[in-house]
Amino acid sequence: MIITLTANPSLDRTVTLTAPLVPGGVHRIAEDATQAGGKGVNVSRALHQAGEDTLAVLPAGAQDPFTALLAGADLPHRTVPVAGPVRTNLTVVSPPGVTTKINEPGHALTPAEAETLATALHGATRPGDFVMLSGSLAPGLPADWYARRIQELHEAAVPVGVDTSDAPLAALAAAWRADRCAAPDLLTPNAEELGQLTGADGATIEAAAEQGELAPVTEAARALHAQGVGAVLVTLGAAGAVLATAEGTWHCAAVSGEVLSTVGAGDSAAAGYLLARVRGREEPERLACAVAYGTAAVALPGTTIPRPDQVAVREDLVRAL
Ligand SMILES: O=P(O)(O)OC[C@@]1(O)O[C@H](CO)[C@@H](O)[C@@H]1O
Repeated sequence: MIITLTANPSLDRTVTLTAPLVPGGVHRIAEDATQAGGKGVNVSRALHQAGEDTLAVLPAGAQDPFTALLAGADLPHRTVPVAGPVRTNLTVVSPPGVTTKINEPGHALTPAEAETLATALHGATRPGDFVMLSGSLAPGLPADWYARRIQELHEAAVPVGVDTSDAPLAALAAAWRADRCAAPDLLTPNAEELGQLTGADGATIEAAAEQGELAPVTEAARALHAQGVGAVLVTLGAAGAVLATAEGTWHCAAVSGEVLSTVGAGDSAAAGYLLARVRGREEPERLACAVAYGTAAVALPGTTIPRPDQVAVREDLVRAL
């Protein structure tokens, strides 16, 4: 089973404006939708929709509107009761389809709530499971909270993937480089996060990849793999993704199409990778499945996560680097 941990879940509210967004202007809303989100929730949703065993673990109060929304979403989950409300993250869709994302920091967890969350995660995990730690950390959790989870989960022989950014990502890298935890078995950075991890300039890496110049991203991904990260899946938006593992390094191009919302595309790509992994597929197929899920996600509105029938896996677009 794949267990996801969303340390800082969110009500994802998507508002579509009647006219383009202008800073300082007054805007009218044409459409308004709210989904239960957060990166781990999104990953679990994709896996569950594909018929795989998954459990989303997250902090949320029993009376929280988030919990009611999640309960109606047909997604196996375990909530750890917390006193504070789940945050609301806003996506503003401005004609002709430009999305602006505004994320709240989230409500702080108390030390006791943080402890209960960690215990719930470990209690839900069995040998043979894979744990995906996804998204930002709620305030109150120390920046090295993910590093501590990896350490404990590895002691229980459970492999761990991580998708995060900024301070928790930096703290994780500092911890594995100082041998305070093992490196994760899977990392799924975008170009900016790859830059945060390697000291390279993420914008330069992304711009080069868009021009078909993959050497900078390949070099950075291989450097992380050389530091012990089992698989490094770098998502590059329209330029597809690069995967570096012990078996080799590959690029998979993305089929271009209509972009409705990029929200959840990275989570869908991570889910695509995990889906192919749990089904025993080889690394190049996992990469193709990741890109296919990411591509399908951007064609869907808001935080909508693709169903398998909306995903077209193109192994012919994978090439070894
Ligand atoms: O603030 P974080 O935890 O980094 O990201 C949260 C978030 O932007 O990630 C998902 C999309 O990837 C959304 O469901 C959610 O709003």
